[in-house]
Amino acid sequence: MSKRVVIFDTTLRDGEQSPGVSLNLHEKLEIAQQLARLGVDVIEAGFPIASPGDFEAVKAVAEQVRGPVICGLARANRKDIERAAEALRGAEEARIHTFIATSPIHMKHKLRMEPDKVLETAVEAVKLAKSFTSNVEFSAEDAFRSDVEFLCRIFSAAIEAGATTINIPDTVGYATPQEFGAFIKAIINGTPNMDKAVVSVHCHNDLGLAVANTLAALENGALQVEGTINGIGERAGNASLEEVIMALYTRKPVYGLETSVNKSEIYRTSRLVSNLTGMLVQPNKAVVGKNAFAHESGIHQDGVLKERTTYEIMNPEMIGIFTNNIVLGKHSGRHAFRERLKELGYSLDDEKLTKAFARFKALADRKREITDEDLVVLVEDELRTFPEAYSLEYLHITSGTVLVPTATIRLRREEENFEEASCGDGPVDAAYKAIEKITDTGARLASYAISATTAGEDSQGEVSVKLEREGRFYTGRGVDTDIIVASAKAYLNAVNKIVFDGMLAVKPERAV
Ligand SMILES: CC(=O)SCCNC(=O)CCNC(=O)[C@H](O)C(C)(C)COP(=O)(O)OP(=O)(O)OC[C@H]1O[C@@H](n2cnc3c(N)ncnc32)[C@H](O)[C@@H]1OP(=O)(O)O
Ligand SMILES: CC(C)C(=O)C(=O)O
Ligand SMILES: [Mg+2]
Repeated sequence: MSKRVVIFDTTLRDGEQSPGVSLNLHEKLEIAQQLARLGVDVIEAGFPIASPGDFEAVKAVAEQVRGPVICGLARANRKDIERAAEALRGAEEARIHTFIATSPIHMKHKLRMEPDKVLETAVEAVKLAKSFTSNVEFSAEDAFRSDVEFLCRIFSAAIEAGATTINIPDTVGYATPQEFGAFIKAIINGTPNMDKAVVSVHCHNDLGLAVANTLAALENGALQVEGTINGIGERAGNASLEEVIMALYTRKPVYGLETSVNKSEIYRTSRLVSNLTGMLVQPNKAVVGKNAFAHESGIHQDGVLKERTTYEIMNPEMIGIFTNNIVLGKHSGRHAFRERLKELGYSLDDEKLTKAFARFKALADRKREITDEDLVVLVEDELRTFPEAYSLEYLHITSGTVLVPTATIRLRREEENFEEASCGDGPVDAAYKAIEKITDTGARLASYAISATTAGEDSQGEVSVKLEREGRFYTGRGVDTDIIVASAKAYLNAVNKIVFDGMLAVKPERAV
């Protein structure tokens, strides 16, 4: 019988460490609920000591998400561990993940501790964590650049102290697959009581080898994989979970391992994480990229039309990417709409369906054909229960080669309309300045990215922005066939998050 690999998702912790990403409580909960539907075994929901916001988010995930084990990260010290335990109190099953660095470079320069002190600190931390929950993970940060003999000693002591999972990270993404496989084997063989714990790996992608290293570790005895959706994370990111999961499934005879992930939720999870973090997925990304199942050249198209498996090693439907066999457009009715959504995995109640259908019709008036991707964008927007303080009522732009770009914008908040006009360096800048005049967030536009959700000249533009206000980042996303409108919606989406955070409780004074 195949062994089962534990899937440990750290999108909400290491993934959130991606520069510029900051998820609020509501967004973390939404991702965590989706990860539960995906069927990951463990959700690392955050680092509770890091901030009151992270504490509250871990607490909310622990209290509200059922199915996976909920985990919180803690340095090897009393304060971190107690804070993690407090945040995790409401979980069905809680895991405390405590860590300390073990490489000479980290121990000497960062921790300024002798190895024996590091070992003693690790043991104390595991014991303390164990007093709160039976499920304790210990990680040796920068393990790959650590001495194997020292690692075996510290792991053995951590297991003795109660650790049930031993995590071996390649924190800086330095390993190569062959080396990493041999390294894992050496540690397992050199730690006498390792059979009492699950061996886990946590690989970073600095050399683009995180998934390859993870798979090499699994071939050598590891049985827990840590990674993130879309591979987001610190620097170049973490091992991409969807790639590991699909590699194990597609090449099962090679690995002989199973996961209990519900693969049909992979694509939806990827979209949600991309939308909420504002980190776009590169088109050629394996498994979930826009081009992962697209065929451009004639010989390939011919082959796929005759037999899909000539050029596809995975079935896109299995991971929730559906090919479009019913063409939806402005003449389609509710039945076809509902049916298509069902095929895409969405079942909306009547009220949400009515709203989504109205938006679909409005879009169909502007766009000849509505693709599955358009529908996913539309429905995800509808399912999101994020309260909208401001909504866009009206946008008028004048722009051109000889005109100063000018925007007039009208926003609605609590039954009142607010209108302003502004000039700018371009139409988007003008629109943003007009929105700022009304909302007065004082935020800085930290990043702006635009992409087309689908191919074709009537494709929808998808805009992601990041606003920075008092050191916090707020992501926003907007989709529309008009890219200036999409840009305004994205900006407003981020503004609404600032309002949701309680940062802008006061309404503007001058209504029209
Ligand atoms: C590999 C990883 O991904 S590890 C996780 C990284 N994630 C993060 O750091 C995000 C959240 N971090 C934070 O919010 C902050 O860094 C905090 C709240 C954790 C700590 O903030 P501060 O107390 O201001 O400390 P700061 O971050 O500047 O320095 C880290 C301190 O922790 C110590 N430390 C680092 N790792 C550990 C550890 N595993 N166990 C014990 N102490 C540690 C450092 O030596 C340093 O101690 P010093 O102040 O005595 O020199
Ligand atoms: C906290 C640990 C597991 C980590 O993220 C790393 O070493 O990369
Ligand atoms: Mg990491």
